[in-house]
Amino acid sequence: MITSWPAPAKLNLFLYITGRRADGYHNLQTLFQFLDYGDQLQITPDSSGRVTLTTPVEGVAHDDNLMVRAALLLRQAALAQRRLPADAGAQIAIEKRLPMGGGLGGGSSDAATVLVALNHLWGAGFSLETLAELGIRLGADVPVFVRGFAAFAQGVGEQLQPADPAEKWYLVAHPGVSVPTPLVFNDPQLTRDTPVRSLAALLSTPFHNDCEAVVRKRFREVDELVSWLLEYAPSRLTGTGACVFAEFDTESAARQVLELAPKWVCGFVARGVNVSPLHRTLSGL
Ligand SMILES: C[C@](O)(CO)[C@H](O)COP(=O)(O)OP(=O)(O)OC[C@H]1O[C@@H](n2ccc(N)nc2=O)[C@H](O)[C@@H]1O
Ligand SMILES: Nc1ncnc2c1ncn2[C@@H]1O[C@H](COP(=O)(O)OP(=O)(O)OP(=O)(O)O)[C@@H](O)[C@H]1O
Repeated sequence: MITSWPAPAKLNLFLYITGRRADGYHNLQTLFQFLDYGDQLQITPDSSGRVTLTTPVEGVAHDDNLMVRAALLLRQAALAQRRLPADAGAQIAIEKRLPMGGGLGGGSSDAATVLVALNHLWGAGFSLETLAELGIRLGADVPVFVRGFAAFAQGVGEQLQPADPAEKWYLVAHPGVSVPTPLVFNDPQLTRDTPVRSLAALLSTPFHNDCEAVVRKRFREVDELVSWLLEYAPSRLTGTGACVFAEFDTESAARQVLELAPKWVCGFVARGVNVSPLHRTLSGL
């Protein structure tokens, strides 16, 4: 039985904010692609009737952890439909590689991996569509990780349309500061009136992230990192930051620039992939 499951990172190859809803959330048009790099989860089903995270994630209480919340949500939905015995439980351990609050979707990806893996291990039999509907309750980015295909997303990220962007190599760099997502979405200077465009129109326009200007203005470290990377390659913010990515045609070109990175920059090189490593694992079972 496979017990090790990938929870890949995502990049927002472009991100436009097209409006603000009555509930305060923002409507987006964004292009998601996965990276062949991320966290790794060990998931062992058992008959304890409990869900336990055996490797604490620093700064996140056990019961608040999105992995625990995802497992309990799935358990509750499956018990309600008599798809699981009452004593179904699981132990989860994580090897955390993705920086928290980095714009790489780590917490959402961890949650999605728990939903997909436990659905399989428990034999609950929910479709990916149903798991994505459960996942949106945990975070706007969970559905794209559950569905597992690179996607053009609209709404708050839940309306997904498969997409096939070029699978480039990326240098992903963290400037050592964390950028709280609500701070960006509450910034009065945030561009939130970009016109809604078709995917074809967006693909034929240079990619851009509407959050980048306010994040660069508020966080000097992000500003310096983008300026530095732009000397070598097209570079942008992912999500609401703090991570920035630069795109290359080859792995070696990306690695050469990483070697030149200033000491305060933490980075890695990874390939963009249009099928999630999680779903590759699942289809190989
Ligand atoms: C911007 C993206 O990174 C794009 O991938 C994500 O949609 C953000 O997803 P996330 O970090 O999981 O954020 P959430 O935990 O869902 O939301 C955090 C806060 O950001 C704001 N928020 C988030 C998403 C969105 N479409 N509009 C918003 O205004 C809301 O104030 C919300 O309370
Ligand atoms: N398993 C988890 N891993 C990381 N963060 C978690 C987890 N569970 C809960 N969280 C909480 O979620 C917050 C956001 O973490 P995450 O790494 O998903 O941010 P992000 O990469 O900025 O996501 P996004 O790109 O969706 O904005 C963390 O600061 C943390 O408090």
